[in-house]
Amino acid sequence: MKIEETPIPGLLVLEPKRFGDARGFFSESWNQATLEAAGITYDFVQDNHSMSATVGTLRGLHMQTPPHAQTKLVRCGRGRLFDVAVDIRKGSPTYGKWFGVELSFGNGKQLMIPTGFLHGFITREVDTEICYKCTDTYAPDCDRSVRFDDPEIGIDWGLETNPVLSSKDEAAPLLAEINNPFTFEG
Ligand SMILES: Cc1cn([C@H]2C[C@H](O)[C@@H](COP(=O)(O)OP(=O)(O)O[C@H]3O[C@H](C)C(=O)[C@H](O)[C@H]3O)O2)c(=O)[nH]c1=O
Repeated sequence: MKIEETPIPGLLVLEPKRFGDARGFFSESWNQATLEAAGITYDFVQDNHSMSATVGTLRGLHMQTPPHAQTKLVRCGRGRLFDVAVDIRKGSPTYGKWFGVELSFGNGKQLMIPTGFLHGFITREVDTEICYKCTDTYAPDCDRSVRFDDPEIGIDWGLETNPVLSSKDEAAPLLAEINNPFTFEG
């Protein structure tokens, strides 16, 4: 397992080992003991899996508020996507800073996104599938969205055309307009 820091402390890029042979490969996409040995201790309670048929499908920016805030371990099971996390912990030295990484079936990379971050992605191939583990269950009353193109955040999605969005994401507010419950705890 390779573990890479990012410019935002706590946000990590993981790359599990792949054992290749004539059939293809085998990989432990998640092993709690492996992560705990690296000091990464999260208890995941829900696995999510979504498929986006069209290139340029953008899902986000989303998070759940306490008491159901979620840490997410995100990977791409099929295709290719650009995964983005935004630090929205008030008082954080990297508040408002975003980080993106290409996750794909080919590179096997994963993004570990702690609570206090917005999450979103845009697909770069047709029929792209994202699989991610969460440390809390779905809580619609705690589900929040922020506009993907919020100028205060300034994410470069590499857009060549208008993205495919859900009506919820079309109507999402700006970060400054939401009641943000997250504060930086060092
Ligand atoms: C998130 C979620 C959704 N749903 C239901 C609710 C809706 O009827 C349907 C689609 O939900 P939504 O449009 O919110 O799905 P996405 O736009 O992919 O949202 C997700 O995308 C971003 C990138 C995330 O990180 C979040 O996990 C999540 O917000 O699935 C559930 O039943 N359980 C769930 O955990």
